[in-house]
Amino acid sequence: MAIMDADYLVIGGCGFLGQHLCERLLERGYSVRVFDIRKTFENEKITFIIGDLCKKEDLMAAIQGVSCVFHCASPSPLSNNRELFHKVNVEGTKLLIQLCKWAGVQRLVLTSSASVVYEGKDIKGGHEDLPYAAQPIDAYTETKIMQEQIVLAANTKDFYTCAVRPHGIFGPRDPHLLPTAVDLARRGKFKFIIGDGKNLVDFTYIDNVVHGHILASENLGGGSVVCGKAYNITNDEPIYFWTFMTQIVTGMGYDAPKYHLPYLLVYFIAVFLMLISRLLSPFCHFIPSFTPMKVALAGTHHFYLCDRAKKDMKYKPLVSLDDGIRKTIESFERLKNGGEGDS
Ligand SMILES: NC(=O)C1=CN([C@@H]2O[C@H](COP(=O)(O)OP(=O)(O)OC[C@H]3O[C@@H](n4cnc5c(N)ncnc54)[C@H](OP(=O)(O)O)[C@@H]3O)[C@@H](O)[C@H]2O)C=CC1
Ligand SMILES: CC(C)CCC[C@@H](C)[C@H]1CC[C@H]2C3=C(CC[C@]12C)[C@@]1(C)CCC(=O)C[C@@H]1CC3
Repeated sequence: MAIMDADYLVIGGCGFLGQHLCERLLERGYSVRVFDIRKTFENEKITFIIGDLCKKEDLMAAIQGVSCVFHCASPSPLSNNRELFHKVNVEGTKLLIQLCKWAGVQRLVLTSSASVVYEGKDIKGGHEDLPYAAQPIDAYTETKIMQEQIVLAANTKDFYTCAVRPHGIFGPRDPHLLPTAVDLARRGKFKFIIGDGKNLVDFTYIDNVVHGHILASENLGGGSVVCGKAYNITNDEPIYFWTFMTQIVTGMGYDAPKYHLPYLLVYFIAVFLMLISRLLSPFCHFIPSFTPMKVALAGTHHFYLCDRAKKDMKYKPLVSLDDGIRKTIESFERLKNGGEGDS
C-alpha cells in the first residue's frame, strides 16, 4: 500500500530520543514517519513502519518519499551484546546509506555519541577534532565510532550527512540512566561515591538533544558548513557526576551516597568481575552491576565543548540542567521510593 511522503523518517523513532524527536517535529509542522523494531506509542499524525534496520526489505518499505532521515536506532548501550551492536550500528547503518541513495534521500543525520573520543581517561572541554578513541571503553562505543565514520564518509555533493554527539541524555521516559540509578539505589548499591566526587561531566536534557538534531537537519544541505561534520550537543553546564546523581536519587526518595571508595580500587574490581562474568558465561548469565564502563564514567572527567554547534547552527540549550532535573524527577513518579514501581 502506498504511504504518504514525509519530511522526516525517524529510525529508532519509538525509543527515548526518537519519540521526543517525533513530538517536536510535529509541533514544528513537519510530517513524520517512524521506522522501529517495536511500536511503543500511538500518534495518528505519524506513519509507523515496524521492521528491522538490518533487513533490506523492511527498510525499503520505509525509506522512499522522505526528505531527511534521523538515524537514532541502536541496541541499548547498557546491553552486553557485541554481535548485536555490530549488526545494527555498523551493518545496519551501511544498509541504510545504501538505501538512502537508492531512494534519493538527500539528508541523513546520525545520532552518534560524545563518547566516541573517550577512552576512560579524563576529557575536559573535549572538542570534535579529538581523535576517535583508539581503545573504546566498550563494544557499544566501538561500534558508534565505526558508525560515525561510515556516515560522515558517505557525505557527497548529492547526499548530505552529519552526526550529532549528545552526552549523558536524561529526561522523561529515559530508559537507561535514571531507571538504572534508581534500581541500584533500591538494591542498596548507591551508598558509595566512586573517587573524590569532583569529576565534572556533561548530562544533557532530552529537549536540548532534540533541538540540536533539528537544527542539524535544518542546516544540512548543498554547500552547507554542516555537511560531513560531527557536533557535540550538551547542556553546556558541566556538573560534578556525583552531585547530579545525588540530586536524581534523592529526588526519587532514596538516600544520598555517603562514603568514598578509591576510584582505581573500584575500577579494578569491576574489571575482575567482568572477567569472571566472561569465564562463567558458558554456564551462567551473570552481569555485574558495576561494569568498567560505568565506573569509568562515574569516576573521571568527561565534558565537551559545543562551540562548533553554536557557531555553525546557532545552537544553545533550551532547558537548564536544574529545570531538566526537576522535570525528569516529576515525570518518574512511578519509580519513586514507595511508588507503584516499588512492588
Ligand atoms: N541515552 C544516552 O545517554 C545516549 C544515547 N546516544 C544515542 O542516541 C540514540 C538513541 O538512544 P536512546 O533513545 O537512548 O535509545 P533507545 O534504546 O531508547 O532507542 C533506540 C530505538 O532503536 C530501536 N532499535 C534497536 N535496534 C533496531 C533495529 N535493528 N531496527 C530498528 N530499530 C531498532 C530500539 O528498539 P529496542 O528497544 O527494541 O532495541 C529503540 O526503540 C542511540 O543511537 C544512542 O547510541 C548517544 C549518546 C547518549
Ligand atoms: C556507577 C553508577 C552510579 C552509574 C549509574 C548511572 C549510569 C547508569 C549512567 C551514568 C552515565 C550514563 C551514560 C550512559 C548510560 C547510563 C550511564 C552509564 C551512556 C553510556 C549511554 C550511551 C552513550 O552514548 C554514552 C552515555 C554516557 C553516560
